[in-house]
Amino acid sequence: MEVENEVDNGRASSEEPDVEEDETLAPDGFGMGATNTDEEIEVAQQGDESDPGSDSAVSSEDESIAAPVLHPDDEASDNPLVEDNDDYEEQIRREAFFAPEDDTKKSKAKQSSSDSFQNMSLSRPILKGLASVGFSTPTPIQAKTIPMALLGKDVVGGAVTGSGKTAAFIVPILERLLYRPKKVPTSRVAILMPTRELAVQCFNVSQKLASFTDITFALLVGGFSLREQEKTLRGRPDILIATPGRFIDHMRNSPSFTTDTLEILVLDEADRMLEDGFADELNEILTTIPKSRQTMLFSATMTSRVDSLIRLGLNRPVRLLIDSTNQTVTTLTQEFVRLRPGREDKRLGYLIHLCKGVFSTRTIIFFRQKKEAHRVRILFGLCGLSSAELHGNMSQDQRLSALTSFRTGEATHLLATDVASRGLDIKGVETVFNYTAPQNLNIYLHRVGRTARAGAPGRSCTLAAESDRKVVKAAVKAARAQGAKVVSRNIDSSAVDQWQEKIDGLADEVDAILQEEKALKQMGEAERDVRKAENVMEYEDEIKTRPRRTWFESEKEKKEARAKGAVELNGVQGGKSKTEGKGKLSGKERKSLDAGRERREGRVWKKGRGDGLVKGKAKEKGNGKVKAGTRDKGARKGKAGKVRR
Ligand SMILES: Nc1ncnc2c1ncn2[C@@H]1O[C@H](COP(=O)(O)OP(=O)(O)OP(=O)(O)O)[C@@H](O)[C@H]1O
Repeated sequence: MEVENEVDNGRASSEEPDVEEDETLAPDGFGMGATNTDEEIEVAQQGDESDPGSDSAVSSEDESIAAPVLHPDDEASDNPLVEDNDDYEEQIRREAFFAPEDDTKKSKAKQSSSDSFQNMSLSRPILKGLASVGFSTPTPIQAKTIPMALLGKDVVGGAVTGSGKTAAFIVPILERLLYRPKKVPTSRVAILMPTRELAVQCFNVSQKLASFTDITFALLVGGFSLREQEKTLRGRPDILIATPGRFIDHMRNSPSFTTDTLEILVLDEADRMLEDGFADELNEILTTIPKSRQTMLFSATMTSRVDSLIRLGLNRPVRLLIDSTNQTVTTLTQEFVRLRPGREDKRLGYLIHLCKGVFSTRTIIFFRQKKEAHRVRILFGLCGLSSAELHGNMSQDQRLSALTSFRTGEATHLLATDVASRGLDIKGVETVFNYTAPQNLNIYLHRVGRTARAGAPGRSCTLAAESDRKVVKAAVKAARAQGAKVVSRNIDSSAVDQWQEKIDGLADEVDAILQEEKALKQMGEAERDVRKAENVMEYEDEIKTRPRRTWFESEKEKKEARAKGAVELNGVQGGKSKTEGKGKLSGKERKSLDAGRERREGRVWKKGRGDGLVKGKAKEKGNGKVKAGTRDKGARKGKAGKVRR
């Protein structure tokens, strides 16, 4: 039987709940504002029981989703006022770790004049670059960050999705590079991003902003030719924009690449980069980049938990947080569709019904599993919807062409996993649809942040069944706390049932297509193997003489590293803390990290902090002074490394 607010007069409609409807919305929002606490407790218990199973199934399927263990920030993020509730000890540590607020306020004069780019002491080529991309006024995070970054300070920056964080770090970098010593080409800046698409996007934006300068770039990401990138690196480009894996590959295997000269390190989507999956990569990179660097971290869900940041070797960073945590932009309308028990297996019916009738254009749909996204793509095709898919099972070419077809409107729907949840900036996305809720509030905020960017309106719609309860509850709570627009969508359940029937009828056809694809893939792989064997036979001698390429980690090592990283970063294993549940690095771990870093720096880098890029004061000193033979590739982690020829 359908409940009242799931039925309307045969059409889907969206409405802002008034006070009375709020009561109706409350249970749909999983107890948000509901007065019947008994019922809520019962629901909570049921949800908790069912969660772990579904989580583990998901995590084994899709590498791109977050680990099933809770991140301390997520635990905290259930409470939108988390910052206020931090324990006293953490506050003390934070005060010691970050530059005092007063220091930041001292630059008030500077900041009050930073309401325009012209007043920020930026050079003409940079102002021209900004004008050419249509940026006339700095966004709040840009107004705060640019003056601080120009002073060479370490920065921990947080502002809602789509608020212009990319330019906030690119602009001051470009400005400072204008005054670099130019006699010896030197790579001075590394910007690390968690996904290839983001790196490509950042590369494009940076190039546009730098189009009136002579600053050079390299894009170092997987899926593109290693040799081409090696060739580019030989020219020592000023700025390297990279994903961590490929960055390390070059560190180890590209003879012309040195990290010793890097003076600025940026981690975009920094909280993601601090997660377990990147722990070892980050450690390897951090131990090779000079400690005297300027480090800048950005994310819409930026953590300011000292334990997470300590490993990065920040030097009294300035904390620039524009909005309180867990906020969405004010131009976003968040809809939730409750799937009541018994209707949960009709998700596809809801999805197709809504995509056919309501969200028919420029919609990103998020799935937890790659194979789910792919299956729905086939289904969409059979139902007459043009879609593209984006997930980690695709080649880089396929991923980029999927994005292009969605950007151009050729595909009306982008079916994605969380590989697309962060940072992607696609103009005019009207709707973000959560086919299933993500694993935690942070990912939810990033997902819905793909719409309503840079002041534009947008909406999100989340199908919310019992298994989605926890995140939906946190999202609604956070939305309410900031006074965001939350809407209950009424759905014509008979139309959903009709679609579901049709979809069930298409199951065999979908399976047949999947089988066909599988057979084609196997044929392709067999052909490739034959070609490879022929090549090996033909060029055996030459291949043997090639230098041995070392891998950072094997798949097994990577898995182990993830588990280790979870403990190291989150202090959580299977939901339990290692160190008093606080996620702290032990003194021993911290010491060994520092010792490793210092050992390496002592060997390759002698410059003091003040010797970096200084605006208007070009310094040749220190450039090209790295002694030959000081690089110790492959042996850095004491790992044998996998060898590829
Ligand atoms: N000063 C500005 N004036 C006008 N538009 C801007 C300005 N700065 C950035 N934008 C635009 O805002 C959009 C969002 O910028 P950006 O991708 O840097 O956001 P973000 O804060 O990094 O988002 P996310 O957290 O999702 O990564 C982009 O389309 C960009 O072109």
